[in-house]
Amino acid sequence: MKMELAGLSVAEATFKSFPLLKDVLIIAGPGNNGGDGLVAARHLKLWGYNPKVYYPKSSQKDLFKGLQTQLKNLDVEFVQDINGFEKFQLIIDAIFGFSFKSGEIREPFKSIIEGINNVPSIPILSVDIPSGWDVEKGFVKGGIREPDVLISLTAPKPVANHLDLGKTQHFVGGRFIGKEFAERYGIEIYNYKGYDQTVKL
Ligand SMILES: NC(=O)C1=CN([C@@H]2O[C@H](COP(=O)(O)OP(=O)(O)OC[C@H]3O[C@@H](n4cnc5c(N)ncnc54)[C@H](O)[C@@H]3O)[C@@H](O)[C@H]2O)[C@H](O)CC1
Ligand SMILES: [K+]
Repeated sequence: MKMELAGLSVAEATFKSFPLLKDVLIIAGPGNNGGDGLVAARHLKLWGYNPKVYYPKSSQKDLFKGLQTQLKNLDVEFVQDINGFEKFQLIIDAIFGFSFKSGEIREPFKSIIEGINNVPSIPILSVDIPSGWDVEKGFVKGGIREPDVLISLTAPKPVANHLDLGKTQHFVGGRFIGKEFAERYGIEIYNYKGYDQTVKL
């Protein structure tokens, strides 16, 4: 349920930020951050985008197999190799989230992030954490270049304090906690409007 709402909010932040950039590459990592990306790909397809998914370390858990089946049933293409990022208008970075351990990034993700960093003209929307950044300290060598948009899920993580807000638009999404829970854990209550799944901070 949480992943479904998180992925929906990723798709909504994409639509709000990039309504015209339809050729989207979603790069999904091995964990739940990747799962959020798979859910977002499904919504974007249904909303008229042309998403392609790169999912090199696909999970064999039932939940993730189901997400892949849904995408295949919607004719979303899974690319086996990224032969040049130039053909895409937008990259959704769903590689690593809050469980990333900084240090050496293992392949194939090390090369994927290098490849993204070599095409600075293509905008990036990062899911929850810019991939390869230290969750506390922010950018570290080997991490993805500063994204154009960050969508923080449930609440911004410490990494968000290191963004250059002159460059990066910041959204919060993942609207699934109640007021009481938020107060108990000191999570800010965001001013979601109506049925919106995201708020721009
Ligand atoms: N829990 C929640 O409330 C919600 C979480 N959501 C999303 O889930 C991610 C966190 O997901 P998790 O499965 O814990 O892990 P990650 O996706 O961050 O990735 C872990 C994955 O990466 C591998 N890994 C770690 N360090 C390295 C490294 N240095 N090199 C290579 N690979 C590495 C590790 O082995 C794992 O396989 C959270 O950020 C949200 O996006 C949803 O929002 C729903 C609610
Ligand atoms: K990410």
